[in-house]
Amino acid sequence: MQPDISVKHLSKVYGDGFQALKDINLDIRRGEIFALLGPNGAGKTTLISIICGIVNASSGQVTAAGYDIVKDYRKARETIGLVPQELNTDSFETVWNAVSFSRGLFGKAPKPAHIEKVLKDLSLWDKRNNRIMSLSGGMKRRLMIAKALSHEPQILFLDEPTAGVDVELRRDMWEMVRKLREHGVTIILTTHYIEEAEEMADRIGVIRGGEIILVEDKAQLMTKLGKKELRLQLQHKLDKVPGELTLEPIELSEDGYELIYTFDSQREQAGVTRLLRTLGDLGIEYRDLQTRESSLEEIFVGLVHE
Ligand SMILES: Nc1ncnc2c1ncn2[C@@H]1O[C@H](COP(=O)(O)OP(=O)(O)OP(=O)(O)O)[C@@H](O)[C@H]1O
Repeated sequence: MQPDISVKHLSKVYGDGFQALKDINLDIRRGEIFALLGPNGAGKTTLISIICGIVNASSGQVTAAGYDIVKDYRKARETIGLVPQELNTDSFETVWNAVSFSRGLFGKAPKPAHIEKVLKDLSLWDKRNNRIMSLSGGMKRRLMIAKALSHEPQILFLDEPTAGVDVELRRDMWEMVRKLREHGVTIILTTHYIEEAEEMADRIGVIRGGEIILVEDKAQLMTKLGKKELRLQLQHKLDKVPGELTLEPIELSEDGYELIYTFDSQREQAGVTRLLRTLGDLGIEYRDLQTRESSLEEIFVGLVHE
């Protein structure tokens, strides 16, 4: 299947000579949720802005739903909805008018039934006649999404969709994004909340210093790079890790009451069996044990600081 977005050999050098993107190659599949992660200044906004036609590329090629974003700009842009970080609409306007106007900007004929559906899906229907300035922060966020969906785009970009949003609204937004995906919309989101990517994404791309350093299925990323940790709470205090165990990646907690063994998720658990057997041989008793997998956040921090 043809990807919904195809980025080939894309580079961007800003006017001051700064190279923000270096030979980016990336395919986004139709109907997936793709999370683009990267530290501040990595180039996420630059990449999204180029795909959305807001910033010009220095070299390379991008297509959206098969349309070249330069040669077929209008058609490409029509397939894309962009939810920016901040709302820029006349605050005296009503919700209904703001969303209808957004649709008009794409030269699409009015379709009140669609606007009604979008507003209802986003729980903004009751507020349709309210002026924007009377909306709460969370409602304004939803309005930005409604505006982006007004022209029925196939692809939706969400730039930091839940920055500064409370936990409840964040959950609501995740639910809503999932619903959009169920309806076949391709979703690309940038986020600083790794938890958000872990919760939502089908695939994850990591960008650092203007380069894509990794693109992977989330589940595979978690098993490939993830580590597991086994913690054993000991009956009796130890002063140091017993000599028989020093070849293993094992540590003793500061209070001497816990042994912490770290191993690759991918590898079989032979090490755990060996460890437990050795402890038995040494007569070291434990009260309890827990295992824990590393979160995407830990994996991510490891990646960007390599
Ligand atoms: N108009 C510009 N002129 C010169 N340099 C720019 C311009 N816009 C962005 N940059 C630089 O390009 C790099 C990438 O910026 P970009 O905004 O794409 O990063 P980002 O990954 O979106 O960061 P953040 O997470 O902080 O939003 C940064 O070093 C930034 O200073």
